[in-house]
Amino acid sequence: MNVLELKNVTKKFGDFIAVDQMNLFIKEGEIFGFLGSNGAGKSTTINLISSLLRLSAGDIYLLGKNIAQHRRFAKMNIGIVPQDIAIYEELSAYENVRFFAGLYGLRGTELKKHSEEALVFVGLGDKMNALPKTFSGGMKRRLNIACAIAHRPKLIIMDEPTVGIDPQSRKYILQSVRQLNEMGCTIIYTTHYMEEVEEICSRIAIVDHGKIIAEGTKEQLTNIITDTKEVWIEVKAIGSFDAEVVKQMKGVNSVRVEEHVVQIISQAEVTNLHEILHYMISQSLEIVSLKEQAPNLESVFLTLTGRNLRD
Ligand SMILES: Nc1ncnc2c1ncn2[C@@H]1O[C@H](COP(=O)(O)OP(=O)(O)OP(=O)(O)O)[C@@H](O)[C@H]1O
Repeated sequence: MNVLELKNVTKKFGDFIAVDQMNLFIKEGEIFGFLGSNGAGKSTTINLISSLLRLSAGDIYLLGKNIAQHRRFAKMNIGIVPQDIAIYEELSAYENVRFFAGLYGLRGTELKKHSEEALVFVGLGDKMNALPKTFSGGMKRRLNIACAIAHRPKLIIMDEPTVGIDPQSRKYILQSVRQLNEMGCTIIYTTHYMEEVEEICSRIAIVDHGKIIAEGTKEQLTNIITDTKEVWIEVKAIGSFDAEVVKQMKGVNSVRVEEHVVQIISQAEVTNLHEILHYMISQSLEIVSLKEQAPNLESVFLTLTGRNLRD
């Protein structure tokens, strides 16, 4: 069954088209990755699904029901973890969860019980009465998640929940996503961290300029670029290396430099390594190591859009 379906979803801000006739379906039990660089249209799409923004055109169906006509149903069955932490610093952790769960429609003993359980789930069971202003960034993020899941929604949408937090909290959050999924929740996980998508998502959509430019499992997406090869050359110092020179060489699709590593994606059938190394040596670069890298989602994104995910 499709938990969510987007049909020709479009959002314009004035003349600017932020989401452009997007079609998408998400099946029950999926952890669906929504991958795109800054400004791709991820948050706008989420705000449309959560009815925070009004559609310019198209329809959104949650569990088969059009959300424009079933607002209360949609509210009770979707939990949103927003990109910017939305909690009240002056209310205790428990009061925060209770407040949001109440907005989502929970009442009475269920409200109390589920709010407490959500806090235990995110590892804040011993901080129920503490004020979030005493929390670390990672703890606030976890509280943010508790606020979105206490009403036990069928669909949980997380908008870049790991931005700017410590590695330990990040690990905890990714683990919670998996656990929520095992408990029966369908999850949409938006991020511009390719590693996270590769780690937890069963299916992925790559979004660019408000459109889905590719969609599938990680394997299906990397298969798009079987006609390319990727070489990583580590140098001692990048010195006078000019990526533009290498970009002009035969068969080269893209060149990216990150600290001491030059990453080159080329057409698989073209032999150009000799020419590339010759240029590097002519620039007196000391080559430390060289390896061929299997294509990953980052290379797919780079090949399809001509840009890095985090540019
Ligand atoms: N209220 C608005 N008015 C005008 N333009 C907007 C508005 N909200 C978003 N945009 C524009 O729409 C585009 C998509 O933005 P959106 O926030 O959806 O991107 P995103 O993929 O979530 O990126 P990020 O990772 O930076 O959050 C951007 O160019 C943004 O500037």
